[in-house]
Amino acid sequence: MTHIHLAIRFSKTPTPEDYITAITSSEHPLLSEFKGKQGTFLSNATLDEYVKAELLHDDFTLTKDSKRHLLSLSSGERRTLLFNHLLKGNPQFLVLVNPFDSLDIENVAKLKARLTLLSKDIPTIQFFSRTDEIMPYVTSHLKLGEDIYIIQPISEYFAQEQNTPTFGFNNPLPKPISEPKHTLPSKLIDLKKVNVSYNDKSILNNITWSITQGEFWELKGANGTGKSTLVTMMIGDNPKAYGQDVNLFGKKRGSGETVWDIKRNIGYFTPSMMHLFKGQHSALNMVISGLKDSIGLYITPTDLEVNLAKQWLELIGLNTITNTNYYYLSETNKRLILICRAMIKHPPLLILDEPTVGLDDKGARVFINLVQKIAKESKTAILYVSHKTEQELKPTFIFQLERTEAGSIGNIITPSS
Ligand SMILES: Nc1ncnc2c1ncn2[C@@H]1O[C@H](COP(=O)(O)OP(=O)(O)OP(=O)(O)O)[C@@H](O)[C@H]1O
Repeated sequence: MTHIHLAIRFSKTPTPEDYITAITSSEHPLLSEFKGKQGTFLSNATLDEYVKAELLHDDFTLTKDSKRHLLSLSSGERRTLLFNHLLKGNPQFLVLVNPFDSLDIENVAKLKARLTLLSKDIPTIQFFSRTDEIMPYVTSHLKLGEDIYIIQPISEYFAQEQNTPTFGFNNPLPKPISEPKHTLPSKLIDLKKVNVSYNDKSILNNITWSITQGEFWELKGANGTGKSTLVTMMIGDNPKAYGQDVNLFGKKRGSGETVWDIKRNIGYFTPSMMHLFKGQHSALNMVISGLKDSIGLYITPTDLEVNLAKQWLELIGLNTITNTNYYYLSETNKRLILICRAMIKHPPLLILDEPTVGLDDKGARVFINLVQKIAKESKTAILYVSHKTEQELKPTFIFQLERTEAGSIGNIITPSS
């Protein structure tokens, strides 16, 4: 029997759960395979529940065989354990919510192979943000129109998507209020023969890497090769940097500098920090707060600061919503604003950690275009960390972590443009 396999664009409202409730009670003939059936969710939310159960109730359902805590495992390992566990329950259909987020190429390939096999046995519903992640076996696209479901062949959906225009950035990048004082050395980050191990297991092996002012780097590597470990060393958050040849912005780590001495040189964005910004702040104030290094704005800004923030909002096409509450903006607009917030001071270094995870195609394209513009028009060095190959991203150098028995080694690649 051939099953129906649906793709649905991921959204926060209606949530995947809302969709599933509606689909399993729908009378639509194309959805009859789901009627009254029980599905199971492969999603980050499900994984979070198991992490919570481990931390709060010592419930080691997923990790009882691996003898390690879920949080100490790489994203790939966690996802595999969850998948194996869910399948033991013989679900009647499978719900996949952005199943490839944060997985490296090898783990994506493994999961795709398993899903393809499984699709022969049970129907699936895949919630996706990126069109190129829709599984080839998917037959139909479903979206919510006004009070009705619109189900179309997936080929029709792909054809529509190809014709979606992308927002372009026409204005030049706003300049900083004052030119940055160049008391910094040309090598902002300078690591020599850095080694890190956890519980006697070597993670980083003799890493030598420097990031010079204005350079554009991408940091790549499979799950668990030590990308986050390296980034936390650079932002002053990893005590493993002490006693090693780690120089950050001209100061050897452990020479009496504070974490703030390091952080004030860095603009940082990763999607997981978005939960920090829950207060009632306008879009404009969010951007201005980047000048004050605060979350939200608590002191009256000068006219110069307000004007500068408006220029940034104009750049990203949001000058009409300066007073709108940041909290209610779309995911893409929130991220663009956080980049403006990080960049308004033109920091020496901008670190973007998996920044497009959770964005849809259009949002990711706009985001990458903005990163490219910053690389071209500012003196800020960029470090972009990601698994996902973004076609439009054109770093000057790639630092590739390669796993070996003795920990990951680093190779520098210069992509041919
Ligand atoms: N505090 C810690 N204690 C024990 N092990 C750790 C700790 N932090 C990281 N590790 C281990 O170090 C290895 C590298 O982890 P890290 O998070 O740096 O990798 P990554 O390349 O960022 O992985 P991913 O792509 O999955 O996010 C992993 O095997 C991880 O389990």
